[in-house]
Amino acid sequence: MTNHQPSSIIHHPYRAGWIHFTNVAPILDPLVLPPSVTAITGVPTAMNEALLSGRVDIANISAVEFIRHADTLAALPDFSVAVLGPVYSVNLFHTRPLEQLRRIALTSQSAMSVALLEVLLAQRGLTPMLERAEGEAEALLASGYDGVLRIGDNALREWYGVVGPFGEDVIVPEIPQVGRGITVTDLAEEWFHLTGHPFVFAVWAYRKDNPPPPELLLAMRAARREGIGHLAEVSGRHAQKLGLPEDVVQHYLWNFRYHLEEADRLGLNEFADLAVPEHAPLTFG
Ligand SMILES: C=C(O[C@@H]1C=C(C(=O)O)C=C[C@H]1O)C(=O)O
Repeated sequence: MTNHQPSSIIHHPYRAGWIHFTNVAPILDPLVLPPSVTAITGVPTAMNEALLSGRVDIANISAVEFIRHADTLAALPDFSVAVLGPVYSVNLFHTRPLEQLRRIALTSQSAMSVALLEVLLAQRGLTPMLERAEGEAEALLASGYDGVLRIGDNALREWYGVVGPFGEDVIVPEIPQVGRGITVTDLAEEWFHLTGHPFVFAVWAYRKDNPPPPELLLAMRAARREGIGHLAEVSGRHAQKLGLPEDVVQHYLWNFRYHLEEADRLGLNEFADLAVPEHAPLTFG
């Protein structure tokens, strides 16, 4: 009697790499991964590298890395971390006017904000020294830098530490940008003043030959509906973690554009042409 075993097909899980900053909480907190998908988390530069080296199959990466690798990467057509105007968490902290800055400390966690800063400085014809250095903005400013670029949750906290505290009535229409001798320049707001368009910080990118399973997309869309529909709860949870007032975190979160709409793509393409002039056409699919 022959004993033919059915050949077992091994399905490798589809691997996601999430940058799990507070700004993606409305999508990632409620996300229930389908059984075919696994996920790791890390800072932007780590997740950029994980996607490019093939350690993960999809990641919400810095948009500039997507632009630089537009020949091999595609992005989900309806997911973004974007803003029209200020973002509050991509900040240049400085102690002199922008035109007089000599040494700016850059965080190694971020590819996107460094590229944006370079574009904004070039537009003004400014050429300060840019150096990698980690640490809190105020400590770096005290140690000889006159500008410090910070992103993400730390930047949000430090921004509030410099300009806060203020109440809900101050959040709109006008937020102070100076406190304790430090000016905070919001790079997304600078982009808005330059172009009048949204700025896209992150897209969900994957290698063109390895698109995500449809069930992941459906789960992400369901999660986003859930998260945006319960923004007060998401904000409350993260306000506690961050040690910030709930109204500040809620304002921070509702301000994001998560759907990569036409206006966002316009801003993304405009940035692509400025930051990576020889880039391949951007693919969304
Ligand atoms: C606006 C932000 O967005 C993030 C900033 C990124 C970057 O600087 O490379 C990458 C992903 C985004 O989610 C932020 O974290 O402050």
